[in-house]
Order: sequence, then structure tokens, then C-alpha cells
Amino acid sequence: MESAAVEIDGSIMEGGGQILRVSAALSCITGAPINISKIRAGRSTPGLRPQHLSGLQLVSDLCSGRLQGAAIGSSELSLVPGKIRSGTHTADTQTAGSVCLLLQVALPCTVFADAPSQLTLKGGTNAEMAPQIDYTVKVFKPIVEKFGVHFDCDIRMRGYYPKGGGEVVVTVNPVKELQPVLMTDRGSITKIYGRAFVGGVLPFKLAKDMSAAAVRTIRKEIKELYINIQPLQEKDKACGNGNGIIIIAESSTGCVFAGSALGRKGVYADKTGIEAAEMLLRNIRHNGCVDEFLQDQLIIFMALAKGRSQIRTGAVTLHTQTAIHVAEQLTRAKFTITKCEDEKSSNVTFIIECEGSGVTNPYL
Ligand SMILES: Nc1ncnc2c1ncn2[C@@H]1O[C@H](COP(=O)(O)OP(=O)(O)OP(=O)(O)O)[C@@H](O)[C@H]1O
Repeated sequence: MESAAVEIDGSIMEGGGQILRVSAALSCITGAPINISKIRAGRSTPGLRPQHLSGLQLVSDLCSGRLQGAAIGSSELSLVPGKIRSGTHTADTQTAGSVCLLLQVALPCTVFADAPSQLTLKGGTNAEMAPQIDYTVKVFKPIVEKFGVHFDCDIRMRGYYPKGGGEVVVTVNPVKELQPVLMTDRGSITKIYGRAFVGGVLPFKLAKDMSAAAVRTIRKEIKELYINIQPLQEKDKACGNGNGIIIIAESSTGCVFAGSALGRKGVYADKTGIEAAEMLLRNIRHNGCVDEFLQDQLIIFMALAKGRSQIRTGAVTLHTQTAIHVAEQLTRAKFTITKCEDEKSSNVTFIIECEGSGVTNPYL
């Protein structure tokens, strides 16, 4: 007999697409059916958008699930998961919807499959309000490896707003269970590097201007490190026109942070570079071990791991609090957040602690 569905309120807290991704992935992994209502109710375009729909269809495909009510604009849907299937799976947002957000929902599921999976994900690789693919590879990947999650990502084609057309192929190895992670000591920043790109017909000068402005901005605060932000012209491997920048900082204790921005019509390239640099500086100033985005992206892995994880962060985001809320609804994980004031500096950090639910892969 099917167990009763867990009711998920899609309008709660952050009220965005992340509630769908965390709840669908956990439904797939734990086998608990879910009903989601009031999907993205507070957003200017409520209901499912193409990226959310293809992410949910991908999860349903991964777990041989029964997905009902899912269409563009839907405000309610249900998912009854089945067995997780390894092998090849494809998802296409058919827009510039982010492939990284497709991976965000699919990766935790494939980790609990019976054999390796290969995901072909199509859409935007460097899209607004989402990780750039370079973030997923350079920041997210080394940190989820600490939980035991291993994947490879082949960027076949880059795609930008509004055309999309990007494609990445991700291979994931399954694991028996995830291990907890301790990241409480930020250490010192040892390396800062990045890429500033133009794709399509945009002039290379934009890449050089973004890079130079970003380096100048970081230099005002960090003088002792060599900063290499490589200007790049994406030629054959880019669909449409786009420009952007990502700057990555690594610490002596293995923490990784980023600041990023994408070019917009009418915005000077310098400004895009400065925006990314300021984001990076803001994220290394607070002395936490993750940036404002990685925080929410790690919650699901903390909830699934066997044992106690602790991660020091800057201000806890609403995305993080929302992910915690959904994870506690669907697993036995218990989270606590403790504020830490450092007397020597004026820094305030938080420790997000989680007693993970210790989900075991039944297929291995
Ligand atoms: N600049 C960035 N770098 C890295 N990750 C980012 C960045 N911007 C956003 N993210 C991540 O992208 C995800 C966005 O989730 P969110 O629910 O806001 O998006 P969504 O699915 O597009 O839904 P909605 O349109 O409802 O907001 C979060 O995990 C967030 O951490």
C-alpha cells in the first residue's frame, strides 16, 4: 500500500523553485509521495516555469515515478516515486532555464541509484539567479565531494539568455551512504582566480574590461595575492551571445567561495566585473566557510548524511532556512543554527549543525 503523501506548501518562506527541487529529490530518495500546492505563489509569474517542469520530469524519470498535474503554470502537483533507475537520462528546459538547477534536483537522486548515471542537461549554462556552470564545477563540486558525492561534468556547449541551447553531460557514481562534513575553520585566503567570458558576436574587449575592473576592486582589499581572471572568447562552444564573469577564492582549509555576474544590455562591462568582485569580497569578509549560495545547496546533503555535519556560515539566507524546513519535513534530519560572535573582530558567523538522517542506498 502507498504511504500517505507529505503535503508541501510551495508558497512558504522563500516560496520559490527551490522548494520543488528539495522536496522532489527527497521524495525520490526516501520513497515518500508528495503533494505540492501553491507553487511559487508569491512570484510575479506563479506556477511552474520551464526549468522547474523539466527538473521535475527528470526526477520522475529517474525514479520511475508518477508525476501528476505538472505543466507550465501549474500551481499543484503530486509525485509518487518508484525505484531509482541508473543509466542515461535527458532533460531539456528548451529555454535559457539553468542546467545547474536541473543538476541540483537530479544529483542527490542519482547518488542513490544502483549504478552510475549519465545526465544530458540542456538549457542555459550561465543563467541569472542560478549557479553558473563554472560555479557548479569549481565551487559546489569540491565541497560535495567531502560528503562522498562524485560527479564529472563535460560542458559541451554554453548557452545564455534568451536563447539557451547549452548542453552539459554529467556522470555520477552512486554511494552506499553519505558522510557528514565539518567545515568550521575558514583559514586564510590562498588563491583568487576566475574567468571573464564573451560568447557569440560580443567583442573580446568586454571580457578584458570585466576582468580588469574586478581585479582593481579586489586589489583595494586584498593586496598580497596574485589575481588571475582570464578573459576568454567562447567561439565554437557557445550558443547565442552572452558575457559574464566568475571569480573564485580558495582558503588554506579547503573552503571555496565565488562572486559572479552576467552582462546585461545597457550595463557597462566594468560594472559587471565590479558586481562580481564585490560579491566575492562580501562572501570572504564574514569569515564563514561557504558563500551565500553554497549554504542552501548543501542542506540536502547534510540532511541525507549519516552523522553530524557542522558548517560555519555568514548570515543564514532565507533559501537555506527554506531548504532546512523542507528537509525536516521529508527526513528525520534535525538542524540547529547557533550564532557565534567573535570578540576580537566584529564578525558574526553562524554554525549550521545537522544530525543527518543517514539514508542508506538500498540498491548497492
Ligand atoms: N550567483 C549565484 N551563484 C551560485 N548559486 C546561485 C547564484 N544565484 C542563485 N544561486 C542558487 O540558485 C538557486 C536558486 O533557487 P531559486 O529557488 O531562487 O530559483 P528558481 O528555481 O529559479 O525559482 P524562483 O524563480 O521561484 O526563484 C539557489 O540554490 C541559489 O543558491
